[in-house]
Amino acid sequence: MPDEPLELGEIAPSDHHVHHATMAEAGFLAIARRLPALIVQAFGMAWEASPRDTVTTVLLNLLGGVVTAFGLLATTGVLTALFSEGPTPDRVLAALPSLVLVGAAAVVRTLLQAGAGWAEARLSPQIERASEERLYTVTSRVELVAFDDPEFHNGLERARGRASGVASWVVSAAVDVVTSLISLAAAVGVLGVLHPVLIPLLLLAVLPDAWAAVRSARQRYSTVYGLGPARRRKWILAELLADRDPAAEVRAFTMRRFLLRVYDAVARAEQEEMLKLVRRQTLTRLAGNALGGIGSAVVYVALGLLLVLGAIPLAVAGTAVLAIRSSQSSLSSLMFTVNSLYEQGLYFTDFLRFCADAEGRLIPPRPLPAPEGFDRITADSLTFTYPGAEEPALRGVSVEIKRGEIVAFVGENGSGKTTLSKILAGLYEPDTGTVRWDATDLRQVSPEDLRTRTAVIAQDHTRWPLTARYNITMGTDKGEPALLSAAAVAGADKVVDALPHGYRTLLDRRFKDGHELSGGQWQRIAVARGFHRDADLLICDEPTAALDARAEHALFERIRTHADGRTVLLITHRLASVRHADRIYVLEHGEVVEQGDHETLLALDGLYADLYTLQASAYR
Ligand SMILES: Nc1ncnc2c1ncn2[C@@H]1O[C@H](COP(=O)(O)OP(=O)(O)OP(=O)(O)O)[C@@H](O)[C@H]1O
Repeated sequence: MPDEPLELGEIAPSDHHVHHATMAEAGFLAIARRLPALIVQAFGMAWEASPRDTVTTVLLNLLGGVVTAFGLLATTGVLTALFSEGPTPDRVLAALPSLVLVGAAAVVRTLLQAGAGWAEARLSPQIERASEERLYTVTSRVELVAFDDPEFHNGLERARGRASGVASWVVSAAVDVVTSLISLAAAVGVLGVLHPVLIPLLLLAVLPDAWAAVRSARQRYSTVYGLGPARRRKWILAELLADRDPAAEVRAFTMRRFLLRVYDAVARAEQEEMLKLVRRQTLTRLAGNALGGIGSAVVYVALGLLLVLGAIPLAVAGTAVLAIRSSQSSLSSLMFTVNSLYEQGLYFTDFLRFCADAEGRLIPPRPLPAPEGFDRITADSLTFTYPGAEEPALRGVSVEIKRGEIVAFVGENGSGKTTLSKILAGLYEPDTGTVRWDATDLRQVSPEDLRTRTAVIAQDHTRWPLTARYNITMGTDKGEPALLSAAAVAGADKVVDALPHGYRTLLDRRFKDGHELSGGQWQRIAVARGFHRDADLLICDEPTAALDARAEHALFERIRTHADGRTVLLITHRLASVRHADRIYVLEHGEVVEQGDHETLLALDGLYADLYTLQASAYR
């Protein structure tokens, strides 16, 4: 059966796409204006990574330029001696000192270039490390709510995708731009010294090349710009074909052939565009070279005329030819690197902007230390709206938790239970309203400090690619008894016993000797983690969703016996398990609609009674 035509559809423009658009539209002046700031930022970053290698790179490149100019001027001496009157051996002898200088300049320049290259190559990994460190230090410290803000996410994805590569790339492009400028300045300076009229002649010789370089770079940008969505689609498909998570579904739905077809169609479209680009670029280069040839011919004719008119001696004309050639190559590489620097600079600016934005989202220092413990936690009139959300998740919620109590939050999906518990754990700040531990308003307390006093068994817990031990202790060392007792409470001890290396088993199949757990086994580990923390307030958000009946029963029994004296905040849909809670808050659409113990709420005959009766009837 013939394959149906594929519907590839369109996808939203990526930042890649947007930057190429900016690049394709940017005029040369816009680029030139942006360049100094970019170079300064790039060197700032390099300086942070390694002042020594930065200074070495810049200094050696500068010296290289000076030596180049010196070598060119010494060439005049050689040519003057060679073109003077007299027998050839005498002329060669007379040229020798200048020749030695030219040779020495060439050797020194090579050494300087090698030194500069070495320093620059050393800079690269240091900048990569520094920029990654900067990014991840700041992202791990921003307020949690930032991760619910789509703006922050977009910025983070952009910065993350290119954080390490782009900074070192921009620095190396900036170094190249500066180096080409120095070489160009050296050649122009030499020409000015030889005869001022040679400078406009130089322009004639180098402009066609410069035009071709800029045009061919633009052609590349506009092609890649057009290919943005296709490339993104290809990357996504590549992920689906080669990643672990979708691997099972790709096979279960026998999607391999279909995905490969889509991949191939996108890749072919891309290949065709790239081939067209190669043709256009070749034509442009050809035109540039032809025009450059004409320009050079005009220059040589002009030099000939200057010679005939006696305006410059033959030796000067010879040096001028060399200087013009050297300027041509410096200018071509300058044009190329300026274009790339500008484009990469857009990504680099994204990175810097994101870091600045994230630094603005850090929580400013707070005056008070977290209270040692509490007799009563009171939350009063809390409201909270997620960034970008239209509806508030909490509207005027007040709750109270006393030390040693078990308090339960119940309610239908999306009623605000998790949000409320995260505010109580100091993970989110309420928009209005207060949370107090006894008399201490938590807005006065460092959230990081507060978090050490709370433990959260999260609904969407993380499966850390670490050993079983670290998955429970999270790097805190409280000794073996604490580890074993936390594991026992959660039933994680049985999970670990079955692992080949016990607590030392790595829980990630992607690595050698790594082991995978089932959903329920992971949940036991997550519960053990919460108990191991031994905090004043233990928040259990759906701790049993993936547990089997026996493990669930054991855990709730443990919680019912007040979890060894802890204060427990329990969020669950299993209403049979909250019957023994000291107080139950029933949430609906971000509001507390009922509160009291199980008996009181049943007597109310409201939402709780409804939900409870519904669940209980399933077991009759
Ligand atoms: N990160 C988020 N960004 C934006 N809105 C969110 C986010 N998390 C939750 N919400 C919204 O806030 C509301 C309350 O969600 P919350 O997770 O607190 O509910 P819940 O009662 O815990 O639900 P469930 O029983 O399904 O776990 C919901 O309308 C949800 O869509």
